[in-house]
Amino acid sequence: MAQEKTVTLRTLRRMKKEGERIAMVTAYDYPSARLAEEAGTDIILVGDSLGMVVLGYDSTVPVTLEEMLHHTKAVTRGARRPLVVTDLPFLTAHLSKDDVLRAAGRLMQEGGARAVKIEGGEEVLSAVRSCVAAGIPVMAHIGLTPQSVHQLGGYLIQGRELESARRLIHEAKQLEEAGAFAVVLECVPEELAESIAQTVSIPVIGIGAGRGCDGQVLVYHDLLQYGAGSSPSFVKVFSQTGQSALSGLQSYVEEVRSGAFPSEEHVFPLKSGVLERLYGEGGDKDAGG
Ligand SMILES: Nc1nc(=O)c2c([nH]1)NC[C@@H]1CN(c3ccc(C(=O)N[C@@H](CCC(=O)O)C(=O)O)cc3)CN21
Ligand SMILES: CC(C)C(=O)C(=O)O
Ligand SMILES: [Mg+2]
Repeated sequence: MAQEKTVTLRTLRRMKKEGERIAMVTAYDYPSARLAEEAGTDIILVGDSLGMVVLGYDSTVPVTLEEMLHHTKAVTRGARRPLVVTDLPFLTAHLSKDDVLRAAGRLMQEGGARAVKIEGGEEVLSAVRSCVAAGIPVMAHIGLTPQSVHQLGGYLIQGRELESARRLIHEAKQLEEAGAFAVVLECVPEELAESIAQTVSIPVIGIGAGRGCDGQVLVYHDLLQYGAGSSPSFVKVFSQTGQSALSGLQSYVEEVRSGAFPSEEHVFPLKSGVLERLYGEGGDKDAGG
């Protein structure tokens, strides 16, 4: 059910404190944002997964700031209550402070986003601090960071070993200290995610990170099984949207071919008598009027 009040950083802080789980979903356009809002979603992420599920790239690396802006505008026109967060695209958080602020600033001023998400730990702390100091709320993202897929060697579970688990806990704490208002934990073992959620006081939003997180996020096209191809194994499919769209399209094609569509209720009749006068009255069909 949709609630009225706008979701803010304070709302999220209160939800964590009161043990109320946060529901976050990606959206990339106006209709999906409308539906996500109506379903009562707390946070909408304009994720750079856009590149893979909507634009057909084979990773999130090629996604540009202009593309993120274009889709952020569509989403913010469709959603009022949820907090809209947009991913900073590949490389952006590693540019100069000025360039980071310019990019994040455009997503907020032109796009209407109310926060940005930045992938990475230690190496993005200064970008996080710069944004926060400038009044740009930052959601952090650690664990499996898809923009580093070529560095990581695939979309692999992170934090399974002692050393990498320790590093993730440390990074979560550092990001909280740098001022991030929440952190996405992607593809890490459940016990580690739970312990991080208990360690930091900001909300931990999990994706493939188990049941101990303060909230969950999934890609829109994954949870609705809407033409995203094969989805990661942590995805639960909540509706067969692609199947339903396909059978609708098949029926349409069939009815166009058979002539069953359009039928009487889908056509506009001429005013009575006009047809007769068009070609009648002595055959002066070029007379006009
Ligand atoms: N449709 C879609 N859903 C996503 O969640 C998503 C994207 N695209 N694109 C950007 C990133 C890439 N993501 C991915 C992609 C694949 C796996 C995956 O297949 N993981 C394996 C685990 C591999 C291992 O065992 O280490 C899995 O079985 O889920 C995980 C996250 C998450 N993001
Ligand atoms: C999967 C989520 C966390 C994301 O970053 C995206 O959709 O781009
Ligand atoms: Mg992303």
